[in-house]
Amino acid sequence: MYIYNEFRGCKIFSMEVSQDFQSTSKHSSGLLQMTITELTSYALVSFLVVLWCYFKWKNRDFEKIASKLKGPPSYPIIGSALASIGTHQQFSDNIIKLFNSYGGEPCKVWLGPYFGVSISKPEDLQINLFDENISGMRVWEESKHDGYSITTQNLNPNFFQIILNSSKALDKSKFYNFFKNTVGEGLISAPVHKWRKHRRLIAPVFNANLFDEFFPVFNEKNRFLIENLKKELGKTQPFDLLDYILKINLDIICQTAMGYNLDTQSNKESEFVEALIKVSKLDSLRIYKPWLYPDIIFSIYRKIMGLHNVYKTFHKLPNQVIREMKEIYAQRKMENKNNAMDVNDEKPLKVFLNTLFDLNEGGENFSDEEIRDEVVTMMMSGSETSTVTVCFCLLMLAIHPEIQDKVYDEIFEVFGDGDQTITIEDTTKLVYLEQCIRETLRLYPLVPLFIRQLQDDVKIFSDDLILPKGTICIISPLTTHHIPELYPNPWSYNPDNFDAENVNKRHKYSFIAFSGGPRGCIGSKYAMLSMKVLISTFLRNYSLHTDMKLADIKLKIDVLLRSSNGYPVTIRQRDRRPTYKKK
Ligand code: HEM
Repeated sequence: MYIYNEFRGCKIFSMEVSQDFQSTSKHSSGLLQMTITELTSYALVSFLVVLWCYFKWKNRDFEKIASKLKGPPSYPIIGSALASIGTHQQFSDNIIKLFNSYGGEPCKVWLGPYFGVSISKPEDLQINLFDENISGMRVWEESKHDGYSITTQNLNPNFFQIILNSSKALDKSKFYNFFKNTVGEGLISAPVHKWRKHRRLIAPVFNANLFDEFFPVFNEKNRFLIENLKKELGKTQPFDLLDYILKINLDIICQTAMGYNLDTQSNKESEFVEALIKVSKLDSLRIYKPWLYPDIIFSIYRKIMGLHNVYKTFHKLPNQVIREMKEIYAQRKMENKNNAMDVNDEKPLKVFLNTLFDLNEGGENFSDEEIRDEVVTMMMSGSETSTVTVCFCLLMLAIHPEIQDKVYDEIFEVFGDGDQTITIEDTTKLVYLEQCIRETLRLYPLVPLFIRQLQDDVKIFSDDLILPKGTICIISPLTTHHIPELYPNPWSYNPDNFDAENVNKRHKYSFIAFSGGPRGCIGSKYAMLSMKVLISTFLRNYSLHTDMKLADIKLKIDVLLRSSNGYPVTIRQRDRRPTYKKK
């Protein structure tokens, strides 16, 4: 009877109880207890088995692909999360090792219960035979890098518009919800339907021809920086560049995004800057502490750490500036209507916030919250990114004095020994400096990983794989930029990697520091201009020195890639002679 009823727990239970009641009650209660314990265990095990079967069934398409791919070990529910155990530094080392150990081949990574594939090869990131890159591709093919050439003959162009420029891979995935406390649903984290509308409306603002207007701001803030740096002259003890560069970049982005003079360079205490640094740290912390993923736990953590109101504090200034600027905007509109002929009126700086007001005037319905999200997104995306890139670049020039000399000679060619301010035309002449910035971003891509979730099946070139709808594609510039077939000696600093000849030999998506395709960085041109102004102004005034070697730099990953040991340099007054005149 017991054997027959093996799967009928309830029946067994009643049989046992009735039989044992006829013997001793003590024995019967012991058996009853044991049976309840057993039953609970059976129920639990059955539940887990059902859950496991459901999980396997639901992920059957992913499992099929996973079986064909290499990747780190993974376990039910937690996936490959063991890689994130340890200190922040160990986590960063593991991630860097992980993505570089598969030589750029697609590899599987289970992000908890979610299936992810890392995509690093340029041809998996973008092949579109109909766009302007076809000529670039041919040059690249003809160059036939050893073991790294492809043929176009068997590519179906409709299939292979892949990952970064695929209309089926625009979704940023649930992992970007972590940033919603800070940037809400601004461009960087917006769901696809909202992103499409906002990106179309905002994109024209980032036309490089309009940036001319920002140069007075760039120049004025850089003048402050040069003044502030004077206190480091003559010191033999290195100082960290980060604090100086973060302040100038925050001042520039606040002025050009909101028309607000934050003026942190004058050492003014700012509740907003303090809050910005805290929210940036909090958002980063969440990335490598998986137990903070659930909102409720994150909220409790903030309460315990006394940071419950930090997001509110952070939004206070943008909310207030938006309110004030809205009034000024409306007032100016009224005045312009009344004095349409008054041509002597000083034209206000066309800041990003005013452009959003203009769009609303034209009938677009950005709510106050949406305006705030977009403005804060620009400030967050535009300050730390440029800051850390500039710090890395200046450090590279300090570590490589011969490259610094070459950059300075180019600057001298453009400006001589004068003090004139820099114009947008001048920046186009700083070709070698641009190579140095790009090489810095290649070696240390600021955004080391980003994510796209597939809205449909997408076929990639590698192994002829079809990635199923829902796959989380982890795109890692850190891996792509260190594929030796693309960049020989990938961990050394060589700005010649970005001379015209070498660039033409490579696939366009061999360099993805700014991502690419429709959801690529909207601020890349703005960033390049502001970084060129900052670095050239710095070098016109000071030379950079350090004892640090390239191999000393330890990398740390949170949302961004940083140097764990900072950016320590000393500076000396530049004598404003090109190096060839000194020899
Ligand atoms: C060195 C400087 C910069 C680097 C390396 C950089 C890199 C990137 C990358 C890799 C992405 C894609 C991120 C993802 O898909 O998760 C991105 C997106 C974005 N960046 Fe940048 N960025 C820089 C500067 C800027 C600046 C100065 C601004 C604004 C003024 C800006 C605004 C944005 C925005 C709004 C997005 C989201 C675009 C969208 O989804 O449509 N970035 N950036």
